[in-house]
Amino acid sequence: MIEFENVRAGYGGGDVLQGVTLTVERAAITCVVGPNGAGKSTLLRVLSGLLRPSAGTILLDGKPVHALSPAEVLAAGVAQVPQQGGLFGNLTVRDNMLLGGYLIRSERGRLKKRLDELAEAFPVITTRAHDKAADLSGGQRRIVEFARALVTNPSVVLLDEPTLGLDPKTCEVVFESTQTMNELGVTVLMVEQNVRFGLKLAHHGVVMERGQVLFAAPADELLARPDMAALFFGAAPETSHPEGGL
Ligand SMILES: Nc1ncnc2c1ncn2[C@@H]1O[C@H](COP(=O)(O)OP(=O)(O)OP(=O)(O)O)[C@@H](O)[C@H]1O
Repeated sequence: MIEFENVRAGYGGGDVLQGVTLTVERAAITCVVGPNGAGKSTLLRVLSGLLRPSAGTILLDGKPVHALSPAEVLAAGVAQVPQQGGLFGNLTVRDNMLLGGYLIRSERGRLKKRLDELAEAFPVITTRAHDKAADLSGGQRRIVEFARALVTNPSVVLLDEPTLGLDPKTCEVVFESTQTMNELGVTVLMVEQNVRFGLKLAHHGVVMERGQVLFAAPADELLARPDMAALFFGAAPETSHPEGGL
C-alpha cells in the first residue's frame, strides 16, 4: 500500500501538488486521470524520488520513501516503465532483459529464476530472445519494456502515459501487459490521458485537478459518472481505443 499524506511539491515556481492525500491499494491497478497540467506526472515523480516533496509524507507499506533518492526508491521496490523507446535497439531482447537485472547481476541464480518466470508470463522474451530489439514490432517492444521493468521483482510499477502515441493494436498490448503485470502481484500506479482506456484497465480511479485529488473511487464507478463524461470524454477519440468500446 502506498499512502500519500498532504504531499506538496513543485519545480520552484510554486507548488504543483497542493496537498495530495491518496491511498494506493496493494496488488491493484490504480489509474490517475485529469486535465493537462493537473499534476499527474508530478505525482509519479515525487514517488519515484525524482522530485522531493516540500511537505507531506509518502509511505510504502508503512515505511517513508519521500526523502529517498531514485536509486533508493528502486531498491525499495518501485520501478518505472519508461516511455516507449526505452530499449537498446542494437542489443538482443535477452541482453535488454539482463540490463533490467543489473541491480541483481551478482545474484545469478535469482536472476535466472526471475527471467524464467517472466518468460512464462511474457513468452516473447524467449521466442525472440536472440533478435535485436530494433527488429521487434512496436507491440513486442512494449512487452519487453514491461517485462524488463519486472526483472528486479518490484512490488510497485509506475506507468506514465503508456499509450501515448501508440496505434490501437499496440494499445491493446499495453492493456494486456499491464494486466499480466498485475496478475503477477504487482501494484500498478499509472497516469493515462486516455481516460476510458485507463479506467477500463484499472480497479481504482483517481481524478486530479489543479494539484489535488478531486475524486478517488472504484474505476467502474468513475466511468459511469455523468460529470466525468462532461469533464473528459468529449476529448477522447473513440476510434483509437482497443477493445472497441474504450
Ligand atoms: N520539469 C518541470 N519544470 C517546471 N515546471 C514543470 C516541470 N514539469 C512539469 N511542470 C509544470 O507542473 C505542472 C504539472 O505538470 P504535470 O506534468 O505533473 O501535469 P500532468 O497532469 O501530468 O499534465 P499532462 O497531462 O499535460 O502531462 C504544469 O504546469 C507543468 O508546466
